Amino acid sequence: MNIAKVVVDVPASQTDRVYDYLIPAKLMDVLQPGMRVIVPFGNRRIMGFVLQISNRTEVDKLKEIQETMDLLPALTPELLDLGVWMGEQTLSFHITALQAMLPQAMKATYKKILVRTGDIPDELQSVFSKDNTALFEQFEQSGVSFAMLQQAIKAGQVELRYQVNSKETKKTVRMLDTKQTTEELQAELSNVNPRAMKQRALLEHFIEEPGPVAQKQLLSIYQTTASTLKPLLDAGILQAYDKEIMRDPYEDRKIEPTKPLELSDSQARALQPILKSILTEKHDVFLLHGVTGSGKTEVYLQAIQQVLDKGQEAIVLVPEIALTPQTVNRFKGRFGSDVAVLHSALSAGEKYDEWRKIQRKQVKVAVGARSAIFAPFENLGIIIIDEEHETSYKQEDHPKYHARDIAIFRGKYHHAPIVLGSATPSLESYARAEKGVYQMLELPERVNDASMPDYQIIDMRDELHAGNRSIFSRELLDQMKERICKKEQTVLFLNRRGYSTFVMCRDCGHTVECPHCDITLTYHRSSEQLKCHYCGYEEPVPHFCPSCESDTIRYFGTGTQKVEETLTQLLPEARVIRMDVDTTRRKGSHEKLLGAFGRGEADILLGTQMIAKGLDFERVTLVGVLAADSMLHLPDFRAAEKTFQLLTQVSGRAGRHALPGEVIIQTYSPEHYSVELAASGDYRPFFQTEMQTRRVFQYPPYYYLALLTISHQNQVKAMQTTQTIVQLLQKHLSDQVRILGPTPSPLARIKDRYRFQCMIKYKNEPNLRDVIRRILHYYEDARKKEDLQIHVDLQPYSLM
Ligand SMILES: Nc1ncnc2c1ncn2[C@@H]1O[C@H](COP(=O)(O)OP(=O)(O)OP(=O)(O)O)[C@@H](O)[C@H]1O
Ligand SMILES: [Zn+2]
Ligand SMILES: [Zn+2]
Repeated sequence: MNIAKVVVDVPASQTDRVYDYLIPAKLMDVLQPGMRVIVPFGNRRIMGFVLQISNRTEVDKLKEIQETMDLLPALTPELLDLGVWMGEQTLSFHITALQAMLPQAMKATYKKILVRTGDIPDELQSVFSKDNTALFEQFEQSGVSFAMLQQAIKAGQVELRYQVNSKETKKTVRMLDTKQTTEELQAELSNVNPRAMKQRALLEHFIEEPGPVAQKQLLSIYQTTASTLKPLLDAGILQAYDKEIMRDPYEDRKIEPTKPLELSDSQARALQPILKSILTEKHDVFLLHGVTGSGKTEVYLQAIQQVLDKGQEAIVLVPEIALTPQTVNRFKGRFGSDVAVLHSALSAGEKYDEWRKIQRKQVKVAVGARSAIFAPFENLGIIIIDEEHETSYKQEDHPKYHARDIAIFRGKYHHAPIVLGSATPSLESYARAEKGVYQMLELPERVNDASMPDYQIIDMRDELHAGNRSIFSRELLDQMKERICKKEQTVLFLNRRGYSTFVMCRDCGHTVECPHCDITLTYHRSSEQLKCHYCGYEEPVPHFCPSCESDTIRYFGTGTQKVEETLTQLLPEARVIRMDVDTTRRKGSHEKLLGAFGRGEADILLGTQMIAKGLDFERVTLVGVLAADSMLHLPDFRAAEKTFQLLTQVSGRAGRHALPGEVIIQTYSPEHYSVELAASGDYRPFFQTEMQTRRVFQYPPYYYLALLTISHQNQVKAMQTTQTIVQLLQKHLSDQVRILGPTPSPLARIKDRYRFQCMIKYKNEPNLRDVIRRILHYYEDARKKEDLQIHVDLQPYSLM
């Protein structure tokens, strides 16, 4: 068994295959599938993943693996299988799929460092310096065998760390220990001056309680300072060293432990079938459809408890913006230090630490955003996807996977159930549940008899006719005033997706566009600049219209800053907390703002998408939605679905506890069914209406979509290539398929590249991936030499 099958880190179609390498003697019996190695490739050294160890090869002269990057597999056998499947499903290179499963810190350039964490065999001692660390090169030069090091790593005596850069320095604590026996220490004690009480106390500590102790802790127990220690260290009786500790970003926070709540009848009914699948190890997919505030989280928690009791592990996915401290605390409160949290706000080093806790089986539950679906557990008992309708579960870069599909792959592998939870399921999932592909579980009412909030739709055109030009309707303003009097709270939601502040000339209607992209520039008040959100171009705000030279150039649209200003003019007594990208940029600020709101330090929480989810505050009795319809006009067949979901989710923040809630929706399209039906709070009528539209226009879930986007600096070239691709598709796909295009993309130019697209609608087309793969292959040269770009998205969520 001296041949390794390796996937190399050269993402290109010619190299998208497995290469054979010879395993050198030093790595024999050390290398395992899932480890990363450095191999010679052409005249370079590159990284690769070992897929398999074998004794067979078809190649005569093999090159040797040069080094190993891991001593424990970075990917489990399951994840290696998943890599193959994901590469095929998403049409991405095998190497890209494998890389996607690892934390960022393992992909970056790094230094490999060994850290001593326990007693190690004598042969290894020489490798480490006094501070218990060693560069990996030091080990390689020492002549000690890899097998011995691997043993020590497996036994937890040594850790292999990747030091990303100087900013990611390890966190250490100073430890004290002694090499002397109790008897020897007793002898030393008799030598110490009887009046040096504190010194004696420290020595006595090591006599009574042998073993290492943190210096800080020891000094505080005996109420003394480092100067007392110094003579003991100088005399070599005690030794000090730095021990690396895992960074736990949540460690400073006090989290109240919670106990399982007594379930309501419907919660108990929903939990039952999940528990059954866990016990019988059956891969079922459940759709938990529960209205906002119906207690879905408690159902998750109790299902996870069962999984842990069985000695298994759990993954919980939560959309990035809902991964608030409140959410995390609910899991940490129940399962304490068994929980790892994978959050994009963590530094690369912190994320890597959390990942390693999973790899080493120090935790049993992983809570995180999309990529947490790759948590390297080996005994999964359940996967939960909360807010399953969220489009952020689809990755927009390669590999363009959907976390739901990955969950189902892993659930099958582990014979574990999947729970998809939402108050507003995606049409796809709800349709599958109706057909019985998924099992439907329903929580139709809120817990504790709390009622759903009352809704009012305000037609903003009426306000305009009545002479109110403000962003606030009279009703909303009155209601906010009332809340301030009653010491209750308001959440104000500004829907900004597809709605931005731009500059327009009142005389001629001219808007300022990006010179490189076909999109209007966005006005940034803080810097008085106009910026392009696609390419980063910026320019100062003009004082005169570039087209007609009039000075009536004004900015339009409504940003949170503008709303806040208006609010302080109209309601000077209101204390407002604004949450948007600007006020939450600093680490921890998100948490601070929400904390302040929770403590009642403000009357109004004003924010964008980031306040739509996961908030559960007792005194919030009013939710106001500004610009409810701003997404409806986007060129996206999911616009109505997204509007309905967002309105329902935001509204769900009101009246979740004893106090009844009220929701005011301001809109220019009060008659649109997504607005009307969100106000009725009923999912089913919306589902039925929307399904009809999807059937008529042949969209998911009736049809699958594939979107090809072709771009080039030359408009004609981009158009002609798309035309040729459409012809190739027509020729090679069955006549069941509908091919639309070529058409210019809704965003017809980005960064000076012209963009065309073609859309494929199909029901069952087994050949599709193969045909597209061949087309990509055909254009490989042009893509490299002529800078042609072809993007394929087999389950598009963004059609721009
Ligand atoms: N069985 C129960 N008994 C008492 N309180 C409960 C019970 N189940 C849940 N709760 C409480 O009800 C509130 C709402 O529950 P939760 O946040 O889980 O709802 P949800 O369904 O996730 O809502 P959303 O979709 O809006 O996030 C929480 O404060 C929770 O602690
Ligand atoms: Zn631009
Ligand atoms: Zn003008």
